[in-house]
Amino acid sequence: MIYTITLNPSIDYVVELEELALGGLNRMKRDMKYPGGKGINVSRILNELEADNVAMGFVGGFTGQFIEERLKEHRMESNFIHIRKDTRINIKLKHGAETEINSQGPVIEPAEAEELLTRLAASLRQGDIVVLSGSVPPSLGEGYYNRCIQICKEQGAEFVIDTTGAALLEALPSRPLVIKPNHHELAELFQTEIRTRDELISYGRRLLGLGAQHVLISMAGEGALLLREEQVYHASVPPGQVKNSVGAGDSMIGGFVGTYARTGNAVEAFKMGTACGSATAFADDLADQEHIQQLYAKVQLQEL
Ligand SMILES: Nc1ncnc2c1ncn2[C@@H]1O[C@H](COP(=O)(O)OP(=O)(O)OP(=O)(O)O)[C@@H](O)[C@H]1O
Ligand SMILES: O=P(O)(O)OC[C@@]1(O)O[C@H](CO)[C@@H](O)[C@@H]1O
Repeated sequence: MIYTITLNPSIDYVVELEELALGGLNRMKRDMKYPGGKGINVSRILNELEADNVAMGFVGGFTGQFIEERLKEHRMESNFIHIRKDTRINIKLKHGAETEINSQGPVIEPAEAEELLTRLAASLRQGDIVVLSGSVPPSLGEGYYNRCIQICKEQGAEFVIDTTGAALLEALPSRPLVIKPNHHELAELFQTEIRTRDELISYGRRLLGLGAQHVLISMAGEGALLLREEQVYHASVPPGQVKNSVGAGDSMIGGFVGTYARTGNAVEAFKMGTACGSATAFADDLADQEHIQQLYAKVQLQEL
């Protein structure tokens, strides 16, 4: 089974404006609400790929209820801890450019925090995969992901972590199945500037050396790189009109994990991850099965 953990889910409130007048009254051209948060997005893609999964994390209040209802409508399995405070609302403003305004998220009480760890430990079996994705609400403290990873190790489960900075570096010795920094995050991680593909590969290799089993480096419209052991692959993205890049990275992780869990083939998983990322970038909401399959046939892989 695949479990996704979203410590800080959100309603993504997508607002489209013709133009943004700061300090003035703006009227929306269109607005949409989606269940969001990185792990939930991964689960939604897994669902499109018909990969069994359970979405876990914290939800609360009317906003949390909205998320649970939407997931039920998509016939998705979830096992959320219900918290006293309201799940956050994140604003995704589209006015030519995409501007994101994310909330810090609600306070999670200590008993609620412990309950998730207990449920995770009780659910996991040898060979399961746990995807840890997104920001950690400040009240949980910095070590919370480490406690989740510890539980995965104790139960013999693989884990994937999609986070940045120190939290990512700390997780590497525990051998994550895959990590997916984008090219900017990779440069930040090593506090450097990366100018060429060779430099990307060289810094990506360092992450393998530090413990990651697979490293995906996503490069938006430039496609992505997969590094594992001695091999490096590039995937080119098919042409299309970009509508929404929010969740493209999560879609890539969903595609990779869902396919890897089914086939054990990292190269095929990489191809599917790239197709899912691009299919989301070319859609208003996250990708759907039909578009993922269409793009999968068009992704070109090259061993470097
Ligand atoms: N403009 C684009 N055109 C085609 N494919 C795209 C585009 N943007 C993203 N993708 C696809 O999605 C994958 C992940 O995108 P990206 O590198 O933007 O990840 P990310 O920064 O983690 O995304 P985000 O944080 O916006 O979800 C890319 O490798 C590519 O396959
Ligand atoms: O604030 P975080 O947890 O870092 O990111 C949350 C978020 O921006 O990530 C998803 C897209 O990747 C959105 O659904 C959601 O709003």
